[in-house]
Amino acid sequence: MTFASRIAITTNNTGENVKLFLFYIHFAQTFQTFSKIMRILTRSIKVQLLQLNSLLVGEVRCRQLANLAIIANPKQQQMQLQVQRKEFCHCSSSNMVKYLNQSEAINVDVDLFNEYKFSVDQLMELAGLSCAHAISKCFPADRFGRVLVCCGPGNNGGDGLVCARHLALMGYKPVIYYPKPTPKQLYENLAYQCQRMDICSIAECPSLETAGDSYDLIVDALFGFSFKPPVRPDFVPVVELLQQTKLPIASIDIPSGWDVEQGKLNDCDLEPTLLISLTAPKLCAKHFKGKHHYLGGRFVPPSLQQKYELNLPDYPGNELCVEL
Ligand SMILES: NC(=O)C1=CN([C@@H]2O[C@H](COP(=O)(O)OP(=O)(O)OC[C@H]3O[C@@H](n4cnc5c(N)ncnc54)[C@H](OP(=O)(O)O)[C@@H]3O)[C@@H](O)[C@H]2O)[C@@H](O)CC1
Ligand SMILES: [K+]
Repeated sequence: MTFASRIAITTNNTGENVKLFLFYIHFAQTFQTFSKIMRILTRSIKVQLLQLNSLLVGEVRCRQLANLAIIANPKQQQMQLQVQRKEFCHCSSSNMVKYLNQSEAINVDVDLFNEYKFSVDQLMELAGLSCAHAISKCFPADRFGRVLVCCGPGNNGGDGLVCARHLALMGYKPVIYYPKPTPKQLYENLAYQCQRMDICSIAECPSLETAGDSYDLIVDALFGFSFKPPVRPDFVPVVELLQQTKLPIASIDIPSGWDVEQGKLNDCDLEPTLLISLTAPKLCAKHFKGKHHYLGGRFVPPSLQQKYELNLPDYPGNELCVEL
């Protein structure tokens, strides 16, 4: 089957509904397939497509000027779409979203707790749940069912425990490695909940070989935005596992071991396949080169978003995460 198309999308203003015109020269796929592709490409904006013979007309809500052109053929289809999606996101949502430095991330956190009276449990549950959702979008349970969830001693580790519980509810078989359990009620409760759901916990960090044989995916919930390098001795084995493994890694908020602002500190530092930024991406996420970057933690009140000019992208519908 031939697949050759040329599509041009132009939107012309900031904030209003505008017309979207898609022209295609030759398109041998079905209209349904084409619509599906366009929905994937434009998932950060609201778009409805109609077919008018060889002209597609859509109504789009977009917050800023965006241009997109695609030329695809059957062999390059996947690659082209991926590239184009990133470019499109670049000129729409991720261009606008603010990347926080470490002190801004900490201040947003403090405001959520002190000004807005959220409890840690509330936000951690939503954060961990959004991570499980992002993981299920990128790594389906039927192919990535065996998940090693590595949890650190702070709130990032707490997100990991919540995420493990929700992954189990979604049909995954998570196993927790939690080398330094935090002696606080919140963490003890989270660990207990996992135990009561028959989620196994391992005491020893698996070797590279054992991990490769036993798991399909690793969730990195070791350190978040309060990490201060270098990694202390207790966590060196697990950080080395993450650096050396060939398994895909889903990092929660920050790839563990990275500087929160500078990104990778050493060439050997881990390269996650999926990064789930929580609340708003941190500066290190600008250096993320993996396949999927999601934003989760859909709990930031609009007034707080405005205070820090977060410029968060719209979450689609009732989704808990959005791809950046
Ligand atoms: N509002 C939000 O956005 C929300 C944020 N949430 C989540 O919270 C995360 C931030 O959590 P956090 O502040 O508890 O710190 P985090 O980064 O997990 O680690 C600190 C721990 O690691 C330790 N540690 C530090 N450096 C180390 C080293 N070199 N080597 C070894 N250990 C080291 C440090 O030890 P300490 O220095 O205190 O002895 C402490 O125990 C954030 O990224 C997000 O995931 C959500 O849950 C809810 C909403
Ligand atoms: K992490």
